[in-house]
Amino acid sequence: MAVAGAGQLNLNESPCWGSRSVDCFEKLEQIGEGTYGTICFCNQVYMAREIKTGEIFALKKIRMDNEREGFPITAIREIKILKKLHHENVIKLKEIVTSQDPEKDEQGRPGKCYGNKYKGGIYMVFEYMDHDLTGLADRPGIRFTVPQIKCYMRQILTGLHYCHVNQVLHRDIKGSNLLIDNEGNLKLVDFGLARSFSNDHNANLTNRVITLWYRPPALLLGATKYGPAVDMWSVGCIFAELLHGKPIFPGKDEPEQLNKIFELCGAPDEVNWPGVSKIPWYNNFKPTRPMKRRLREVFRHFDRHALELLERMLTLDPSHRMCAKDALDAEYFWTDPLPCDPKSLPKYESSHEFQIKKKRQHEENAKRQKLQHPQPHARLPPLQPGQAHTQMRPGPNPPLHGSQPTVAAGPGHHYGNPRGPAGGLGRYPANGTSGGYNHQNRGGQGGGGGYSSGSYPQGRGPPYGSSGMPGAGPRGGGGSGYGVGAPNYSQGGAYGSSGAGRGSNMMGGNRNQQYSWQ
Ligand SMILES: Nc1ncnc2c1ncn2[C@@H]1O[C@H](COP(=O)(O)OP(=O)(O)OP(=O)(O)O)[C@@H](O)[C@H]1O
Repeated sequence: MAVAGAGQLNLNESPCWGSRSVDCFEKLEQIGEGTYGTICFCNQVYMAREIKTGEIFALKKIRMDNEREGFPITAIREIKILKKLHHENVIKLKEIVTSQDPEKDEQGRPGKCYGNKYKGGIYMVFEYMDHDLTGLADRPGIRFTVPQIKCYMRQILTGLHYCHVNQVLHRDIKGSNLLIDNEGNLKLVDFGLARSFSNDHNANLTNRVITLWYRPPALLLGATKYGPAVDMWSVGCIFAELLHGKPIFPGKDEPEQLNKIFELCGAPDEVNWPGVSKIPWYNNFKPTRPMKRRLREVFRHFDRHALELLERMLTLDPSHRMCAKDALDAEYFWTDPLPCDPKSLPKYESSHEFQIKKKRQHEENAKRQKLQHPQPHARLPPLQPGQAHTQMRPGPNPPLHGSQPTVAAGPGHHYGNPRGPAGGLGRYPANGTSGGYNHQNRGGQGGGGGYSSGSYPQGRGPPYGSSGMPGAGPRGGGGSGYGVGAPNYSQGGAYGSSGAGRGSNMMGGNRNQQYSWQ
């Protein structure tokens, strides 16, 4: 693929693209920020109004952080792929606009992308979507119904099936890349890691793709030949998360990620996954103790058809994993309660993961400040000696239906609040018992953490940072790989009812390590 020089757009397909200035839009609010946003203030996403029409769009500013390589290959891929995909469940790229001004941050200071000779900005203009699934699910009081989950899942699978038929792998399916509008339509976004594939799967592709919690075992084991099944694993993780109320594989690093997968899905071997022993890092990460598949036991409270579908999506062997088309034919979608009509879904006030994180940060800062400089409570009388204010809990915010006003975000929501069926304000359907996955059983492995301690592939160094190896670093002492400091495990099992919410640094935390592009 030809790479355009810095500041040039090499998009012959549509010469008028890039001819308009970003000044045709009025930026209203930042709604998203790529992982790189913390390093350099590029790649932000804004809600913006087109001045001429008053129409609302989303503007994604393309990061220009490496001028030597010209226009970023990720952006070229994203634009090229989106230009050929036209489907109601795939985000629509409307046009590209540019700005001539030097990059500035939110406060108007000059940008920190010093290496970038081209000082202007390039923006992708998308149709605007009100929510991302992560942001929506994390709203206080949100509780998805079964028909709603079926409706979202069917749209995810329909969009993905369309991508796969058109030989595009998404390679970053996760909640914050599934956008939902107030008509209940769900669309796949963020094709920055996507690429075309050939059906023979003969090309070598990078395995450093897909956000850790949603990354399939083959990639974690170092496979470089793969196909659509990688996306289907991520969909399986999302599906389980929707039913369970929280992420099911919240690993801190790659070895822990694999361990979590093996503990639920069983250890891979030549019987359940022929050829697995040939995958580059299999010998380094194969469990040293037997681990049987426990999916049905852990999620026994799920509906029978849901469990059946989940089983087939979270199949270790990618060649036996269900494809999107077969998933759409699964009984789950054709038995009562049926998926609801997207239009019948509740309308909520706009919620994006970025905004919720920002709000939470704000609240935490305020709390910290208050602790440092205690002020009299603004709405309560000053405390008398011996008195204590009763802590007010934000009440649930039931979603409103039809044309009623949208729901305002509750004031006190934190990612870390207990969630799920027994965690207070559950956001997913109650599923009876909550799994009872007893992580105590994982211990007692004498420092092994479930992994062999074999050396890394010769000449390459460890595939992952050695400090993250369960049993290898300080955390390995307890033997289970879930040492002190691991989020979510101190209060109960991974699938217990008291787990903390999604760590705010986890969704997409691994995009930074990317990567050589293939
Ligand atoms: N069309 C859109 N409408 C509304 N919000 C959007 C739109 N596109 C993106 N966003 C918001 O911005 C966030 C980041 O967008 P996107 O994933 O495309 O950017 P990115 O830089 O690739 O981010 P990341 O590296 O975190 O995946 C999304 O999670 C979503 O909340």
